[in-house]
Amino acid sequence: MKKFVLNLVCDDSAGIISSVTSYVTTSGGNIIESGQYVDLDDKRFFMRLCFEINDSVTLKAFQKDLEVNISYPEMVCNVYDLSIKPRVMIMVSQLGHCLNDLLYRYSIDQLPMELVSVASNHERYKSRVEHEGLEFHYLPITPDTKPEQEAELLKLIDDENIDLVILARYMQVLSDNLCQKMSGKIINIHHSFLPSFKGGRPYHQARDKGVKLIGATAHYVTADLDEGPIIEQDVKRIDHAASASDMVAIGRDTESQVLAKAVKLQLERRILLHDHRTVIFQ
Ligand SMILES: Nc1nc2c(c(=O)[nH]1)N[C@@H](CN(C=O)c1ccc(C(=O)N[C@@H](CCC(=O)O)C(=O)O)cc1)CN2
Repeated sequence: MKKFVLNLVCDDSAGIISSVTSYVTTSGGNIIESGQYVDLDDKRFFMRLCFEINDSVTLKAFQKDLEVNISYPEMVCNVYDLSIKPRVMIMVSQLGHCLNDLLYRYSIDQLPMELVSVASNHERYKSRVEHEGLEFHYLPITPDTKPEQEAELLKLIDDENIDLVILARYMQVLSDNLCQKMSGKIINIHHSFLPSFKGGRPYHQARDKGVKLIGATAHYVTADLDEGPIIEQDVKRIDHAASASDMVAIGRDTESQVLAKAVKLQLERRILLHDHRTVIFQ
């Protein structure tokens, strides 16, 4: 047996849950987890079903049959085979705590993904990454070479058939072109409790404002810096004595944990998009 996940979004109406679950059951599926939500403001319906199904059923065949049998107004429906692990590229700049955390979680099979490579605009983590038996791509960048660097990055993403890019403190703003090409496929960790303190040096901004809570936010990357749909957040309490450097130290674990949680939710197909927001079935 293998596990499929069906994610469905459509205009709400009565009977969707019973007809979709009946369809899955009559197709040989055994539903092992289900989540539903209706947004009462815009009457949009959200559903995630995880079900076991016989190995003989191919994802392609199931999707094809579903398209014929399940149709609702303004419907977006995706089915995933959880035995097919998404191919992942991690990107990093100078700070390696999130990269290190992801490499460890991957090494103990906590993240159901195929980690293909790590790319960076610095060589600092080359030996660390290659020691893990992974490809390391050094992609130096300056304001003048950004288009060429991004073209090389996109070629790597295509050549390696990357399904998900994780920005694990990669400190370069990605172009609109790259963000559009990889829409919904790039997750970033921002070292603040968004929407506060967007952009560079958020801990210095927090220090200047004298806030008592600092945090981290994992979000999908869009062309608008630090504006993408939020996936996961967490905060830590600080006091007047905390310097920006203290906050950097306090924030490391929060950033790593928030990013790992967001990546796991993505890999388990627990995130559905609702315009610029997310619906998450945990
Ligand atoms: N299109 C997007 N690209 C990136 C996003 C995003 O939300 N949309 N998030 C960033 C990460 N990030 C904050 O989380 C961030 C990264 C970089 C900067 C920045 O101002 N970078 C400067 C260069 C800095 C340097 O060279 O050290 C720049 O790119 O000009 C702000 C926020 C990742 N990319």
